[in-house]
Amino acid sequence: MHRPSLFSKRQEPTCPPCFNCQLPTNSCTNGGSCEPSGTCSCPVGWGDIDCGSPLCGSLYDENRPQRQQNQDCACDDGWGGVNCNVCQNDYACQGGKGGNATCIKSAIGLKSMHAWCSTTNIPWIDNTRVSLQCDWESNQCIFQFWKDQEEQFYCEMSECSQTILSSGDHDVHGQCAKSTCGCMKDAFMCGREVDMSELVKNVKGPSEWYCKDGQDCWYNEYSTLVSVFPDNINLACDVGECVNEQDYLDVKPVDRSFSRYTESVIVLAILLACLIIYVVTKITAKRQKRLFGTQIRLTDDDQDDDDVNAYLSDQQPVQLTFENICYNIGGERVLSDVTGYTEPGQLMAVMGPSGAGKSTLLDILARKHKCGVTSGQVLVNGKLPDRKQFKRMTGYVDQDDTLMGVLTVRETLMFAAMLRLPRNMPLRYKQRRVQDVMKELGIDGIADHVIGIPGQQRGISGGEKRRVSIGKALVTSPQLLFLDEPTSGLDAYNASMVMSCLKRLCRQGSRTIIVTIHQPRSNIFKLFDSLMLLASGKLIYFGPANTTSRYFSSLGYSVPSDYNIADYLIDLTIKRPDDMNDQRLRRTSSRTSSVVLHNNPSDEQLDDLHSSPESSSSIAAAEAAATLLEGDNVADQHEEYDLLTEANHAHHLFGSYKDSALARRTLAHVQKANGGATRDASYSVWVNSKNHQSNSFSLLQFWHELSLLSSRTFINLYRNPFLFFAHFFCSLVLGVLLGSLFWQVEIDLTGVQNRLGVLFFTCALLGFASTSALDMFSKERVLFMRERESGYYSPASYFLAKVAFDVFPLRCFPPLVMGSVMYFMIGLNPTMSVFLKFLLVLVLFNLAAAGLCLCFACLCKSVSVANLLANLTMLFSMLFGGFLLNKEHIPAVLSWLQYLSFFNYGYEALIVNELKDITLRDKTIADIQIPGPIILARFGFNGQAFWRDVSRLGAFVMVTMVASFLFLKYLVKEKR
Ligand SMILES: Nc1ncnc2c1ncn2[C@@H]1O[C@H](COP(=O)(O)OP(=O)(O)OP(=O)(O)O)[C@@H](O)[C@H]1O
Repeated sequence: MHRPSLFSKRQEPTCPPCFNCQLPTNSCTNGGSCEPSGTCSCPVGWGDIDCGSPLCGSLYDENRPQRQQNQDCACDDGWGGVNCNVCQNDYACQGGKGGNATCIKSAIGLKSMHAWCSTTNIPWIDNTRVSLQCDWESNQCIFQFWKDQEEQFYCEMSECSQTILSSGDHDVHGQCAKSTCGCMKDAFMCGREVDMSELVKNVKGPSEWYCKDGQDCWYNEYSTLVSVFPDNINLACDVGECVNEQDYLDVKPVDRSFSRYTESVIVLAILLACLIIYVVTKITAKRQKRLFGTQIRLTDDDQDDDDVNAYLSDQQPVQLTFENICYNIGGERVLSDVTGYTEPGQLMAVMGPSGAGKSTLLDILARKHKCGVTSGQVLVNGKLPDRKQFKRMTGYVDQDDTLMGVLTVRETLMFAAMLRLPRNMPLRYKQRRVQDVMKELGIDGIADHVIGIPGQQRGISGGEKRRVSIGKALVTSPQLLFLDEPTSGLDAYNASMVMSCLKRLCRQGSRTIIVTIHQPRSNIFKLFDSLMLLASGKLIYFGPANTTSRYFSSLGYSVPSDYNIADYLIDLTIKRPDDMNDQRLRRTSSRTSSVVLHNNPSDEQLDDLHSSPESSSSIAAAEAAATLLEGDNVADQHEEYDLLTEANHAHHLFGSYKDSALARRTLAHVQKANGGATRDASYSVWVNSKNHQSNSFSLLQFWHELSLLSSRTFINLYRNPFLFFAHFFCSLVLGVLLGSLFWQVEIDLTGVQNRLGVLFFTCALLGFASTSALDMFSKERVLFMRERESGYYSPASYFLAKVAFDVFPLRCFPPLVMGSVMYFMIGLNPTMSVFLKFLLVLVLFNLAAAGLCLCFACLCKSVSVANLLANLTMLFSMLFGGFLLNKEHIPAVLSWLQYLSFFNYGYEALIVNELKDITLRDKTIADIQIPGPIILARFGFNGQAFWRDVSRLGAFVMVTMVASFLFLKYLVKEKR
């Protein structure tokens, strides 16, 4: 097979005596080079002694005839152009390049490209044409300018390069840094009619051309010719190049970049996406402001109140009774036989030292899920409502506030109202209810203040936060409210503000409120209607708060006049006061103790004691109790008091209360109130309201919750832009950093190493950056558990909202930014489809990593454990990615592990996408050419696996999301 070279030496047996190219008067034209013998070595397709005449026939002819003077060449079949160098079909090529050769008619030159073009915008000279040929192994091109059949001038161009533009690979942009031109002797434009020889001599370059589909082209030269052809020389071309498989393997892939058009489309798409995000955010924010942030004008219109109350079905006063409550955990008894009750309109305080069991009791009364074993009976108005009914009629405020820091006070309460009030209740009524609650709690003045994030954003004070938490529980107007340590962490002023507020709520709405409190100030103590004093899980007092002092005095523990009674009581539960050694007190103690032990009060006296503050005055009750306790029934002296020590002091207090008439009376009252109590689940005082949804799944309710939670998550996202911008800027910076480090990689051995490296590093970066999802969820974990427990929403609606407005934006946007920036800078395969597939894999990969982290976040209570597990899983996944460990090296028995690795799918997809269509060429040691599929196979990747990997990555995302949801639903539950 004869393979002509562009610069093959033409056999010229003898040098005509009249021509010697070594002489200054003679020279080789059309790119011919002068041999030491004085003959010219002509480019392929050129002949004559000075290479000034085209050769005819065909490119692969052994002996090509020279063209006849001023006549066109008669080309062989399948060939065209001024010197028959331009192939017309595959068949023409096969004679010279083998059976599977093809004729490429686009202007993309693999090795040597030939063109024959007519000018289309030089009207002042008739019938002008241009012939062009390029040798891409030496990066040189030559063109000739023709008028009719006569060559006018030629230019030799060097340091040429070409770039394939856009998809389809049919548009080429070429440029050559240098040019030298020569005029043909006595040609029409070189002196015979027009003299352009001086101008032609001055041509130096650079020059540039562009060809679309190998047909519509233009050319210009910028040092000289541009002054004659300011609008470029437009050309209609016929281009051709014969190539076979070996040529494809041999070539050094051309530098390729996106066309300006494609780049503009990408930039426009990015700008459009930003604009859409901005507009959607603005519109949503406006809508949310209208929905959640609107201040409505409160009227004194009773009708309005009635309308609101019609939707608030839980309006009946509540009496709560509890009997023999015991609680054991880990073999230890935390509560023993606690019995008590509270009436509508009463504020009951549960007091005791730390660890006494106050919170445990409150949790049991509020029917929270407990880890230990509970026994006893808690009834509401003598009946036992089911859990959901109970949740609807009660409110629970935790010791610590779990509020969303980015929301305002009004928004927080509006969200609670929207989620907890009946769906069919008109928005205006909900807004009115929120306004009422804020007014009740005295926080209407700070309605539009942001709650604040500790350490990040200053917000409202601790006392105000506590009142907002109470407000959240109050929006449904529950008649029974539980508060765990509502004053803890508050200063004296804020503490009494909160407690006065609770007292007002009791009085105004006949609500029943139970609070646990550690050591209240005396002004707060005075607000309590009834008091329960616990020590080591046992009752040492339950009765009216204002008779406490008399009760303990009767036991011999008089509260010193300069002492806060609450402090004294707490001290008393811990140790015997020093003044108990005083004989006088001991005597009193003995005397009163015997009263407690032996006195049998009349029922009338007890009725007075236990009546509600609403029905009789507390003072009357106090007096009745005092009479009862100080009755002059003098009993025998008890020697046991002489034995009173620290150890049996507590026992003495329990025993005293247990045996007291007060305890008997309480029990009698509870049993009377529970008369006929049943565990009938058909409890119906509050629940058969038309406004409350049934227990069954409702699509409308789900949608309602989903839209509200999405709104809240969305607000959280755009009001907390730090997180979003941190992701955005990190991606941008990392993209630029990677782009700079791997700037314009080659396609040699080093280039392939760099491509493998940068894609692996990108995967690792995205994988480990996704661990921020762990922290994001753990922050909301408590809020979710509490709101779920309080019946705000279902786990499904929370999860979907979280995924749609938290996981997706934060996991899709950053890889798109980073990927786009680094792709251009690194010079990865610039085919549009390859670029888009690259972005698709990055996004899916990042979602897979986030899904995995979400699984661990839902599975583990501790962020550190979740972090450890996520990082270890990530590292092992990485090992099976194919970069650190060749897949073929993995022992068969362990090879299944790679199917669990999302790195395996993500990295393989990226590598296949990048290398499949590229041929590596390295000349460092020898001229090595390795096609992309072979490189992939050597590294253990499957060149056909792109879409398979993408679908597996998608499946991995789905599986991790579903698993996360199941963990959330079944494991992330409040258990105390
Ligand atoms: N889930 C549990 N696991 C182990 N111990 C528990 C659990 N719940 C309660 N306890 C134990 O029960 C006792 C009472 O706890 P509780 O929190 O009710 O006390 P408290 O009176 O509210 O204390 P504080 O005022 O300090 O909050 C404590 O000794 C506590 O360790």
